[in-house]
Amino acid sequence: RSFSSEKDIHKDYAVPNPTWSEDLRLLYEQFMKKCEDGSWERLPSYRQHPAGGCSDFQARHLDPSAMKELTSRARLFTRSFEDGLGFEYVMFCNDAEKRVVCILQGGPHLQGMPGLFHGGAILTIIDATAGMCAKRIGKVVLTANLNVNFKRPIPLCSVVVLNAQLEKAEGRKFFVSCTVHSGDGRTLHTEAT
Ligand SMILES: CCCCCCCCCCCCCCCCCC(=O)SCCNC(=O)CCNC(=O)[C@H](O)C(C)(C)COP(=O)(O)OP(=O)(O)OC[C@H]1O[C@@H](n2cnc3c(N)ncnc32)[C@H](O)[C@@H]1OP(=O)(O)O
Repeated sequence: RSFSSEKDIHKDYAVPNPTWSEDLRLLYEQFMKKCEDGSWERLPSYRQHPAGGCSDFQARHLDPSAMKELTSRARLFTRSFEDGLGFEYVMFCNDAEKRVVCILQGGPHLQGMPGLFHGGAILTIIDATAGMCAKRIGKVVLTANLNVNFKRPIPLCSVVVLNAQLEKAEGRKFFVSCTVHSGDGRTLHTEAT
């Protein structure tokens, strides 16, 4: 299968696929129910996001001649794995509460210590979720600072729930907290700001 076909680029990946576990499906259905009254919204997710909305930003930071070539080959890091091997996730936002929730199943190619989720992979999905929470308000956002406490290891291929909450906005700075709990909510694995 061609990994970078046109079809893949325009496909919304934030929907169930056959690699999803029962636990991830159940959480997905729970959040889709919450979307029915409009308080929550499922956020679609693509391998290649359109540059629109951040072209000024790109022009300031990137060499224009390199940009065109790069843009066609670029993939969103969290969507650059084959189905089931990397990050299987969906984000939901509640703009009134300034929250973003991410339900995630971390695949076997995210291993760090044997049988466990890689710390850098955990940070990646925290950054993406907290970043999305800020982006709901700030449009173009960059992470300036990321603090993390790894409290309990995350078993590889298990399902976790990330909760990002905007704590305060100060001018152009956004302060976001983020927790990672096990799918059943019993274990706090990671907390970050
Ligand atoms: C995106 C557009 C939409 C298009 C669609 C795309 C869709 C994409 C898919 C969804 C993605 C979702 C989001 C992903 C999020 C990932 C974000 C990253 O990893 S990004 C990759 C990783 N990140 C990067 O590569 C970012 C690299 N860093 C930078 O570019 C710059 O350092 C900066 C922009 C962060 C700040 O620069 P500058 O504006 O010149 O800063 P100043 O000196 O003027 O200070 C301003 C204020 O900030 C304070 N402050 C500053 N630093 C820190 C700090 N570390 N700690 C604490 N505070 C800090 C400072 O004290 C001051 O406060 P005050 O006095 O006003 O109170």
